[in-house]
Amino acid sequence: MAVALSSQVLESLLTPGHLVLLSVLFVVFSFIVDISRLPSCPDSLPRVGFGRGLVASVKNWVYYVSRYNDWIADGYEKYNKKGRAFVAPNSPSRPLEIVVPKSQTAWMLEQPDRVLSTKEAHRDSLFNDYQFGVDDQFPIRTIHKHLARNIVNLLPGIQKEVHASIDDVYGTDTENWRTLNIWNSLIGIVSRVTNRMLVGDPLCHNEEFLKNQVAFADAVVRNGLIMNFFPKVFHPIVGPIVTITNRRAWRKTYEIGKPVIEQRLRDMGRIDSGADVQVPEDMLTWLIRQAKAEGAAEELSPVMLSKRLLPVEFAAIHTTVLTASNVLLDLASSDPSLGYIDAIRKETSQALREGNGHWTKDSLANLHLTDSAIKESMRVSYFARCLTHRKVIAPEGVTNPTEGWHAPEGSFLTLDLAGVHLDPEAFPEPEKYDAFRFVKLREQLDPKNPEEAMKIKRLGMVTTSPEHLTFSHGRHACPGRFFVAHELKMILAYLLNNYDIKHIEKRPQNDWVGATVIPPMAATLEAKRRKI
Ligand code: HEM
Repeated sequence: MAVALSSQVLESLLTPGHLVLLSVLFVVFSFIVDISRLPSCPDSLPRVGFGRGLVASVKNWVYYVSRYNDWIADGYEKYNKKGRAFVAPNSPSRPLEIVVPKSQTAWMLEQPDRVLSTKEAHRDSLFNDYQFGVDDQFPIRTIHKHLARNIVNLLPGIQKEVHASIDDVYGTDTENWRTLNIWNSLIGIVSRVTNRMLVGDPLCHNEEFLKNQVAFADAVVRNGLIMNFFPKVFHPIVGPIVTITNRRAWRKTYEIGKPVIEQRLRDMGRIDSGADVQVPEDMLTWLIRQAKAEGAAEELSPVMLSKRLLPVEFAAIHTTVLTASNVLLDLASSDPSLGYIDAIRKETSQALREGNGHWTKDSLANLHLTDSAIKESMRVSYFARCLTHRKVIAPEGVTNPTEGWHAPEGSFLTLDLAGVHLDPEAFPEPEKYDAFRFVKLREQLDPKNPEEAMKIKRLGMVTTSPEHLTFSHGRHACPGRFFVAHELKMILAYLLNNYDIKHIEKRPQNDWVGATVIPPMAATLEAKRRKI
């Protein structure tokens, strides 16, 4: 009787309506638990968005998706410009962020890693543990140590890959205009050129390998966004499910790359035994070399080596494609009478002629107009409002000496890149794409004066500063930026010298979901091979 009664009660409770209500309550409860565990932000700091309190917080979460960019711009004007930090809203399970003003950039970036951590900031925001399946510090160390010093060796291979991939993607028809999707065409070029540096020839020509490396990077962006909207208690369930796509893409790259990795391990083993064997200078070789130097035997399996490539594929491909597509859109939509494209053509073709068709480190470094056109695009067509994030990991937190505020363990600090880049006090007419802005500044300085010579150096696209933050700044600034500068200049040189590009009347704009950019993926370009 009692059993029958309780099953009746249970049946009346477990209606679909009740189940939905219970699920909603559980999600709300999980968010409340997350929020109660988040570090508190200093009360002395002003806030943007709807402010403090429960109602304001709920409104902040609701409007975070559409208003984040405006809130940060507002905070920059009201507080950062006066040397004050402010607190910015975030999605519900993520800590609020303290946006540090430009005047305190050096203080923030000079904090030791045991106080403000880059690694933990990336790990939290990208959900590394689910997405990559391995710690990203070993390959990051490899890039820091080997990439810049090997750039000269890499140049001929990169040049070859840039030319061949553009020929393949843009075609060689000199009679007809061709409409190209900018995003897809650049994915084809950049993934191939980047993988020349990462795994060399022939893997960088394997379309299936490249397709899956790109699919992996796509999955990291997409799944990072999805996981942001789930309370932490769901992560151990949602994480492994959504990242099935990451593992599927990695497995395919592994199956294709395995014979090449095994051969490289054998070749480098023979070199250790004194044999005269040549191996290419690429990331795969550097990873093996570093593992041997550190006595890290666990790093030397084909599985581990192929996984170690993933964080770098992710760091390199989309960032470069976003930057290159912005440069092309900015140039193609600029008033043709300004002559930007012709000036870049002239500068690059002359440099190539002088180098008998080959790029060198010096000839690329001397492309001031091209450098300025790329840097100006990075300034004005930013693809993330904030790119430098640090997590407080010191148990005692960190205290800002200028303003006196204290950020407890677990807090996040960031810099408003777009605020600084679009500040009219630093850049007159800041919203305007003035391709040769940095060349004009260069011309006002005297290279023989040591102080002005330093200022000239700071005008280059790879020299980071509190005013040029697209590669971040300080000791964790992007170690791939020297490679990118060479790659982008070669792409621009080859593209503009070999193709006519039709003027774009109205530049398509980026959209935003919270702090994440949604680039104009459908934007197209009309190009035709020039008769030379
Ligand atoms: C235009 C293209 C690129 C942009 C805008 C860019 C930007 C950035 C930014 C903003 C950071 C974060 C630094 C910080 O937290 O302070 C970063 C880190 C990093 N980037 Fe890039 N990146 C680009 C291309 C590349 C390429 C091609 C590679 C590899 C060859 C690369 C490798 C890395 C690595 C390994 C890190 C981690 C550095 C560390 O934690 O110490 N990036 N990048």
